[in-house]
Amino acid sequence: AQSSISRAYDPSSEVEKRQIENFIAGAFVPAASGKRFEKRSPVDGRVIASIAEAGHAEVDAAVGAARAALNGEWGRLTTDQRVDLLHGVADEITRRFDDFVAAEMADTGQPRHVMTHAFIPRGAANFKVFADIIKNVPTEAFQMATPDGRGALNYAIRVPKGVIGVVCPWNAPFLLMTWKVGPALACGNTVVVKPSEETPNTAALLGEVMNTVGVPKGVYNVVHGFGPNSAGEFLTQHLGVDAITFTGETRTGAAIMKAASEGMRDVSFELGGKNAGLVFADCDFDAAVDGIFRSAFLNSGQVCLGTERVYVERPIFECFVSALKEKAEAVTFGRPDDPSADYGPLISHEHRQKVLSYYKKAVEEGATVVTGGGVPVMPEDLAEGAWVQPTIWTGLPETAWVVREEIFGPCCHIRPFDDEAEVITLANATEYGLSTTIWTTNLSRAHRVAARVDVGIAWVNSWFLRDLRTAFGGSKQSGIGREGGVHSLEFYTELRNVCVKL
Ligand SMILES: NC(=O)c1ccc[n+]([C@@H]2O[C@H](COP(=O)([O-])OP(=O)(O)OC[C@H]3O[C@@H](n4cnc5c(N)ncnc54)[C@H](O)[C@@H]3O)[C@@H](O)[C@H]2O)c1
Ligand SMILES: N/C(=C/C=C/C=O)C(=O)O
Repeated sequence: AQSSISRAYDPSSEVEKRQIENFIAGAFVPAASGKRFEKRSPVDGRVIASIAEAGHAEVDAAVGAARAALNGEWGRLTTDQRVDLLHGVADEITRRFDDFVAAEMADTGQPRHVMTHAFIPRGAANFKVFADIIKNVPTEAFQMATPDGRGALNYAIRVPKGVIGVVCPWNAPFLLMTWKVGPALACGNTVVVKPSEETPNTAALLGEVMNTVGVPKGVYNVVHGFGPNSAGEFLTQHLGVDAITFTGETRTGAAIMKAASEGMRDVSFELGGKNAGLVFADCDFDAAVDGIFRSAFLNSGQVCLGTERVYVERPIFECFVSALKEKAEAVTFGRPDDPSADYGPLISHEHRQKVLSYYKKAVEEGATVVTGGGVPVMPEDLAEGAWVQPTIWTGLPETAWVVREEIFGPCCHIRPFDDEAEVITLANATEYGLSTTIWTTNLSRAHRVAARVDVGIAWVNSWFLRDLRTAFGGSKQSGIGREGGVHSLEFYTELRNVCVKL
């Protein structure tokens, strides 16, 4: 039988729109103010959920519940006991995999294959990998000589940072939220999560999982709402929050950093990008076309690690543009659950307006529109969705808006280059530094170029291939800090050195 979640999002169902409440101290609670906001389906514009908008009272209660859990049962658990609970969370996410897929498809409108192959499996993985890391990573110790000859022993212990504020974006909601909550809880912290107003569902569903598994109440809390003058700002300004981890736009990061400076709270930021794809003439051509297609158009281009600037070595430029055009024009728009469809809408009409404004700007700046540039003709029942065409431009200078600004849609600009030094200069000419994808069969060149592109993550003959033990984060205006593997421990714990005179 369909679960309540998937029934709620089955377009044919008569189920009333879902009521989504805040999750505080293990209970689903509305806002005391009675304030609520609506979530519309990106696919057809239907109202599919009514969400409680947390005010100061709810944020205060959530931070208080997190503190109480730290000082209570959760804070007293051994590492092994915590690890067992987190593996239990991962197993319950896996057991309810279809519910998480249904919830995220409803929120984002993205096709089932994007959920089942790219995003939802990472939910369980993000808990498992950090549960195992915290259990197996040693800390340091030093023996030191002392004048009296008896020496001293120094050793480090890791202690949780405390209550962590987790502020999340809408593009891969469950993946990105659990990418923070997993290590935070593994390290013994408690969390208050503020999901994006566009994608509240999977964060609420994880609350059900926490209760089912028996994670102590108050360890995991969720407050819904917006940014400025709403739950996001109330959370980051709350001095009961010991550190803030944020994923979102660079300018939002700047606002949160200002809030974090009150009380000198640490921040971990994963921000915007304007990532370059570098395609050399000696690449595996078909693999490069597939790789750049995925990196430019997966999730309707709403991936921070995605490629919006493509540089192709001149000898293969024309045939590469043609091959990418062919793939972009072969997508089939439709509902997430429609097996004949493989392409979804943008997250909202507001975001579509932003993307279409860049489509218009590109033409004003003289771009050649190789394909796309507008809105696809959709059947009547989907006409109210936030659909846009995958778009490819050529012919613009590097100073053009669409070559410089993060658009966060299914679009990219392609230009030719003539040598390695030129393309590295082109790739680095941006204030961002998140990721790059390099396509070449020349091994020496692959290593040489990857080391010179100023980003946090460089993929060679691949894209979005993720080993969760590796350092993840952006350079320049794409982020502050690194998470992933042991690097997450540096943010989610404080290292305390103990020096013992022998
Ligand atoms: N570097 C990465 O790993 C990564 C991953 C995914 C997305 N992103 C970036 O996220 C952006 C898209 O996501 P988005 O549109 O949700 O970003 P956004 O910055 O608009 O919002 C992100 C979150 O911050 C909240 N928020 C907004 N203003 C706030 C404020 N003043 N105080 C506290 N919270 C506030 C929002 O409600 C939302 O929950 C893109 O720029 C993308 O590059 C980066
Ligand atoms: N932090 C990560 C980013 C994913 C971005 C997807 O849009 C990850 O893969 O861990």
